[in-house]
Amino acid sequence: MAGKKHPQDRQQKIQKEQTLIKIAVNGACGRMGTRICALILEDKASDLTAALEHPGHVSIGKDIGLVAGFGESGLKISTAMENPTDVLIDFSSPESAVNIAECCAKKNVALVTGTTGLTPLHHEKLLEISKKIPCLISPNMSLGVNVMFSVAAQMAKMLGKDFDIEIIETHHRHKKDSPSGTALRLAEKICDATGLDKEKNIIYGRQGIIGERPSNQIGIHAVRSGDVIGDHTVVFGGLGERLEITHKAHTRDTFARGAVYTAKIIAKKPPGMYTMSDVL
Ligand SMILES: NC(=O)c1ccc[n+]([C@@H]2O[C@H](COP(=O)([O-])OP(=O)(O)OC[C@H]3O[C@@H](n4cnc5c(N)ncnc54)[C@H](O)[C@@H]3O)[C@@H](O)[C@H]2O)c1
Ligand SMILES: O=C(O)C1=N[C@H](C(=O)O)CCC1
Repeated sequence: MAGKKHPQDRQQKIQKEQTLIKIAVNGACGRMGTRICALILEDKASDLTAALEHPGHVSIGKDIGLVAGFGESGLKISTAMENPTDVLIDFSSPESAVNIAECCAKKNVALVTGTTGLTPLHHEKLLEISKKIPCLISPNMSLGVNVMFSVAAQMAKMLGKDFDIEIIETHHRHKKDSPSGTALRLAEKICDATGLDKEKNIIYGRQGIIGERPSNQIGIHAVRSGDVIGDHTVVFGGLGERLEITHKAHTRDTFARGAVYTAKIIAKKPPGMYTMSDVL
């Protein structure tokens, strides 16, 4: 009986391993990275193949499951992708995002990056890399914000020139880039919908005797405060009325779940540049 059972078990194991999506994480010990690693370790449909950090990180060599609060996982935090991998999720820094993308292209691993603060040059490099592997870049992996991108653009178009558009974002004190990638994307979406110029019509804060507000302007304002996970408001100010649309993230797991969901889809796509609207 045992002899008969074992090959069947092995077969089931092989089948399971073949269907599991193999996911690596770059920036594994960060606020986002730890939650993404924990979600993958909990997930029966995916396998965590690498937990990557920069060479100087204090946790190199430690068990990622223990660092991420999941419990022992048997996978050590490292600096290089060594196990076979289908897709890598990156939440690190702009320079690291481009470096790991180059590494993904060499190893034919799909890429999902949520890293913000990317410059036009970083975007150019990632676009070039997307000719070799599927790449998804998104400043916000939550469903709510991705709906907000479309709704805010539609509102701007419908309300027209008589409404002043201001974007206010609030994030935790540790955030390094400003304004948030999401606020920038909201402004870009509104520009695309209204014909405003992304270079000329977006301003960042105000100070001094700057004169009256012109109508063809989008103001972006960054607030840094305590442990706020991520709030975005677009204010449409008219005469005698004001319309506001707000998104508030209650937990980083919203972004982490979005990233894992997205990775599973992107892993199976042909090379190219993708956005959240391609997968939601
Ligand atoms: N797209 C989204 O939904 C979303 C959500 C939250 C945060 N973010 C963005 O994700 C990024 C990370 O945010 P966070 O709050 O987790 O930051 P964090 O500082 O807590 O984590 C970043 C991690 O990346 C690691 N890192 C830095 N350089 C590295 C390298 N060369 N190789 C490997 N790892 C490296 C750091 O050691 C750190 O552990 C930021 O750009 C942030 O704006 C995006
Ligand atoms: O915590 C952060 O950093 C976040 N950054 C994203 C951005 O820059 O848009 C949004 C989610 C939280």
